[in-house]
Amino acid sequence: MKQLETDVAIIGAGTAGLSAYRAVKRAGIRALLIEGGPYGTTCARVGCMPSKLLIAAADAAHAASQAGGFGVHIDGRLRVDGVQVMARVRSERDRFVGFVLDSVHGMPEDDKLSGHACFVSDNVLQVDGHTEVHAGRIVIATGSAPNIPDPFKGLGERVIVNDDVFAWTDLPARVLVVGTGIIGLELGQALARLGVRVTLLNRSEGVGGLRDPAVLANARAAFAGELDLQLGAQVTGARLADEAIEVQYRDSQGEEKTERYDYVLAATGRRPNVAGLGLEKTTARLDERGMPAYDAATLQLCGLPVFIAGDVNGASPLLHEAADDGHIAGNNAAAYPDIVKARRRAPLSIVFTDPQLARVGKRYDALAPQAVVCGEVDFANQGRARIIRKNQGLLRVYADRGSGRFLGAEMAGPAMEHVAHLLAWSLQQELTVQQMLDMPFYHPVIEEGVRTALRMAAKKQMEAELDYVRECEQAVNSE
Ligand SMILES: Cc1cc2nc3c(=O)[nH]c(=O)nc-3n(C[C@H](O)[C@H](O)[C@H](O)COP(=O)(O)OP(=O)(O)OC[C@H]3O[C@@H](n4cnc5c(N)ncnc54)[C@H](O)[C@@H]3O)c2cc1C
Ligand SMILES: NC(=O)c1ccc[n+]([C@@H]2O[C@H](COP(=O)([O-])OP(=O)(O)OC[C@H]3O[C@@H](n4cnc5c(N)ncnc54)[C@H](O)[C@@H]3O)[C@@H](O)[C@H]2O)c1
Repeated sequence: MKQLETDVAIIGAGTAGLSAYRAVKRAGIRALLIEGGPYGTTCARVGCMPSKLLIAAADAAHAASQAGGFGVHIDGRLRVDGVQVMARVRSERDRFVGFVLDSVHGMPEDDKLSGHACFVSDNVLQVDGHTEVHAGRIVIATGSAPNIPDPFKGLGERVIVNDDVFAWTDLPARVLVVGTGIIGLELGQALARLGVRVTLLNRSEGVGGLRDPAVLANARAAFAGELDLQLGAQVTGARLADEAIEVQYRDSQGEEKTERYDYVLAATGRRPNVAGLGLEKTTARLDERGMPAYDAATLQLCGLPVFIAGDVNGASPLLHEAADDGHIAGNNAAAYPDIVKARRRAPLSIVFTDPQLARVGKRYDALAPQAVVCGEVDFANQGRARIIRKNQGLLRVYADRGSGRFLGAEMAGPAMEHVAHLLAWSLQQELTVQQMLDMPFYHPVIEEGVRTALRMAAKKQMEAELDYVRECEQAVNSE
């Protein structure tokens, strides 16, 4: 077996792995990047980019179908050409992948190794049975993989995941999307708007990862008004039947249904890629799912010269977090044992549906209700939202009852990708709602809705402060 030696070995050439590689190289030491699959990253090949390309096509179809509401009529039939839609998705996607491939091709050949890596010990990896790598430090950046729910296992090509959608050369007629989390909702709505008959099924009442019950109810109503949304439903059986897949499920009313689809798209969450990594051969502490214990601030596996970055650590499976993780893990691996705790950015996540969904800061269910004041705006009557006929959604902001400091927000509505950024930047700057209100607001814009919500939170915070002063006065007077 071939023997190689390096300062830092990185397993996985996705966003986190590439970012770790660059950090190690900047430190001026040897790095070896090991990739078991195709280069190009999940984000560019089968994730963020192709999904947003499909959604962009769906947005165009939807805008055209809704133009009548402005008195603008498209005479004749609106036609979606599935072959052209998928051709653009794939060719633009390939362009994005091309940029990643260019950067990988630009790396010295000795820095790259193809094959599946697995641990032999804390410092030794075996790659596909052909090479043994001895590394001073190791960064695990192996990403995540989709779950396939039990009833659909072993049913072959009719059960697909996100990767398969972006390989299509045409749009199918009927698709069951299982899971109304982020992937299911984004892809399911896009396919439906492109003319595919889509059923979206979820075992719980959740949509898009929302946690605030008011925002969730609002978003649920918006999606239920447009899509065949089966929430609280249970798949009871599935079988292949003449070029189709037949699925039985029980809906939320207890009614048994049997439907045929061309494909079932499994969008029921993703699991960190730790299985098959041989972590049990290291001294890492593993939980019952095989996940190693690690320090979230340094990304170091407890006590080992091993770091874990990106989707595989299961903390926040988003692109910008994977890139930051790679940077932190790469720097710490290079500097080991002089590692540092990293400062993280304000939490931010966005779902590219219509209405768009977003979350900023701590999750709603992680806030202490008695320590928080909320403000909100309903976009049904918000000026700019009505002008553009996107007047659907609810934004809720949270602030600390004592100090008025902005804590976060959850939202469904138009242009939330931009609003969420403004709010995340405010959170990271540690602004109070009053300081946020002191910023300029143009007219007429969606941000005026944000101001409405902030004003409500500021008013409630002021009232809470007055209540507190009154209580103090009463306490002093009664002494
Ligand atoms: C459909 C979809 C849409 C998404 N949209 C967005 C979005 O809009 N915005 C956003 O922020 N995030 C989005 N994400 C999430 C984002 O794509 C991920 O968070 C990010 O790509 C994770 O990067 P990573 O480096 O951790 O993993 P990856 O890019 O998956 O890299 C892991 C690499 O490790 C390799 N590997 C695995 N095991 C081994 C091994 N044993 N040996 C060698 N190599 C190995 C794999 O082949 C892979 O190349 C989306 C994800 C999906 C699936
Ligand atoms: N816009 C973005 O940033 C973006 C886009 C896509 C994906 N992502 C990332 O990818 C991750 C994975 O997305 P996802 O949508 O697969 O997972 P998810 O965790 O967001 O949603 C999974 C959904 O499937 C449901 N579910 C689970 N098992 C089920 C079963 N057996 N039957 C029916 N329903 C079931 C869950 O209740 C949940 O609603 C996200 O957490 C996110 O980090 C991000």
